[in-house]
Amino acid sequence: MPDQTLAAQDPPVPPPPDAAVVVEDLVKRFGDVEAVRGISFAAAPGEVFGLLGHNGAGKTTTIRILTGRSRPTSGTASVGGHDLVADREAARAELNLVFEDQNLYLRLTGRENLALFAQLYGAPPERVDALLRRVGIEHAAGRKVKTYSTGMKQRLLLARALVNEPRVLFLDEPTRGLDPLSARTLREIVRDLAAAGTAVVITTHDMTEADELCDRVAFLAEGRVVALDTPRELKLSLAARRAGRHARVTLDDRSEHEVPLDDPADRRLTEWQAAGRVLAVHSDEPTLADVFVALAGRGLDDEDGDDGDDPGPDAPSDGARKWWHWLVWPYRPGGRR
Ligand SMILES: Nc1ncnc2c1ncn2[C@@H]1O[C@H](COP(=O)(O)OP(=O)(O)OP(=O)(O)O)[C@@H](O)[C@H]1O
Repeated sequence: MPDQTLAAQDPPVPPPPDAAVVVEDLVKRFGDVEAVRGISFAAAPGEVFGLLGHNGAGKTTTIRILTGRSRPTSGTASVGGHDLVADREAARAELNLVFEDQNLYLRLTGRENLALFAQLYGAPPERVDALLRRVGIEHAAGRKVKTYSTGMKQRLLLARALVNEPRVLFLDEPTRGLDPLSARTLREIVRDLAAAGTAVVITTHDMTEADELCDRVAFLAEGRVVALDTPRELKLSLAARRAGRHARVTLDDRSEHEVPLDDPADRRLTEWQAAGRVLAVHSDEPTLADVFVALAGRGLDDEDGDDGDDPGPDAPSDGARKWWHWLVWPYRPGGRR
């Protein structure tokens, strides 16, 4: 169990009135399995919000509830101000999603696929070509989807999810299986959508992607939010708790030196700077993957957790214990980077 003396924290900040997504004390049980154990967070319009965690952490269950595909056991969730249980159809009109299990009509063209969905949503037909342009596949609009690459299909799915101009877009592993260039293009489209005011909630296993794309991330472990903040703040919080921080300094003679950052008596960096000798300084700032390991006790690549016990959120590793609870924070206003 968590050390409750460390769990003392300020009360959660209430979500802002204009929040695009609000989740409060959400619980989902499947028989004996408690997939989601009382999570809370809010996402603002124009924010890219990441849900991160190991397989089985509860991400998909949360997103299924938030997209009206599953009912919570208890707690509340709303999208665009509409409760997903009491006001499900109104909530669903405000959202759309790109999920792994979604299919396209392979024998139809890209344009025909979109036109079908536009019709379903009652969207004006001219939106179809606008969306094809927006995701950059207008050149292939007249081709059958079965001739599309994985990246093109993913862009078409994204276009399809935009036919109802959703206020909130849910993306499950949006760049899985894409080459680096396609992944980058997709991330750019997502950022543009957010810049135009759409709230985007993504799940990903890719910590570099989460760092690059998300304004804030929530780490889920065993159905609980164990940390929630901007990637930058999460990394800096871990850095501040690490002993033996140092910078690697490269000088004009190509020599490299490790300079401790916690030792005021070490004046070398200042002296090298004064002498104009510094070519480069690299810090050892932790990555988001480091944060994940510190929180979960193991990395994402180590799915079977065979590097030792997986302590999970109830029993953070000793290294993580000092700061683990410190980061648990359901909502942080003005958290944008
Ligand atoms: N329909 C279901 N019936 C029983 N248990 C379920 C069901 N759906 C999910 N679970 C369980 O709930 C827990 C959370 O699953 P969930 O799919 O939400 O995790 P996840 O974080 O999305 O994992 P992944 O990264 O593998 O998609 C798991 O233990 C899973 O086995």
